[in-house]
Amino acid sequence: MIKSLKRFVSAENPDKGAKRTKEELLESIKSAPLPEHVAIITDGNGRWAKKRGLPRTAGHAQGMKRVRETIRAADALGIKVLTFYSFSTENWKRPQDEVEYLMKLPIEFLKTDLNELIERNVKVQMLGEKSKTPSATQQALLAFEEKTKDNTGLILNFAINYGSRDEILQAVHRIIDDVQNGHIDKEQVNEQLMSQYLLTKGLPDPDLVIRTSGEIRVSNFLLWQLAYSELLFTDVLWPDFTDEIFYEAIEDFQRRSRRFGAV
Ligand SMILES: CCc1cc(N2CCCCCC2)n2ncc(-c3ccc(F)cc3)c2n1
Repeated sequence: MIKSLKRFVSAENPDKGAKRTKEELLESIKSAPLPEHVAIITDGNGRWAKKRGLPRTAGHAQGMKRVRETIRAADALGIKVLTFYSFSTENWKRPQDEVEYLMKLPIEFLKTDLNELIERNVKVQMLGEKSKTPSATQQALLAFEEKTKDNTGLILNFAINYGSRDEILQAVHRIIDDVQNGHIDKEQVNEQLMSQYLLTKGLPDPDLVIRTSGEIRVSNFLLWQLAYSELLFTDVLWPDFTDEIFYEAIEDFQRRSRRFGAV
């Protein structure tokens, strides 16, 4: 029998008993090791808007607010790396007006959030090929990187125009070049070296990958890096994702970690 993948049940689900307060959840997760790196596939924005008879862009706008709040929650917890899958290479196929709206979000975020991120000592990095984004978007992305490059706090990654298979292929091509030009020997090519050729160079692999909206797929996201990650899927749509659900996801991760290695 194929066991259906256990879905994470969020705080919203009454079957999980009395809903705990944010404080109770915080107390619970602070009593065990936190994930060092959390990666989030922020799915469900269009569906959230459709359920309310709103344009899809309203879902992205609300989703942006949840990005802001989740950054604050992760920073307050002391999580070291937080990665958002913001725009995949597949997303270019969406309607032009939606893509244009999405491409303006980093520009908006720069105006509204850069100062706070600097105050929080957050280092913002991009994963993906910035060059395909519009010039104004590129300038915003580069500004985030430049103005936070010396910060030593939370490392905040936005995966934009990112596809994992493309990332892996580009790494393989660069490794082949470096073997052919004598920069490295073929015998040196191992998992550790491969990691150094990926866009996530220097970052720890994600301990916890969260995907919202009920889709149980990783969608070409961090395929190499998530080899040993805990994958957590919740039916909650990203715009409805709350701090409480974030804490419960971390608590679920901590429960699994305690079992890891147990027979
Ligand atoms: C480029 C498309 C896009 C979409 C998007 N969404 C749409 C996807 C899900 C919901 C959140 C809002 N966000 N959210 C933050 C950023 C962002 C990216 C880079 C940066 F430096 C600062 C902010 C973002 N970028």
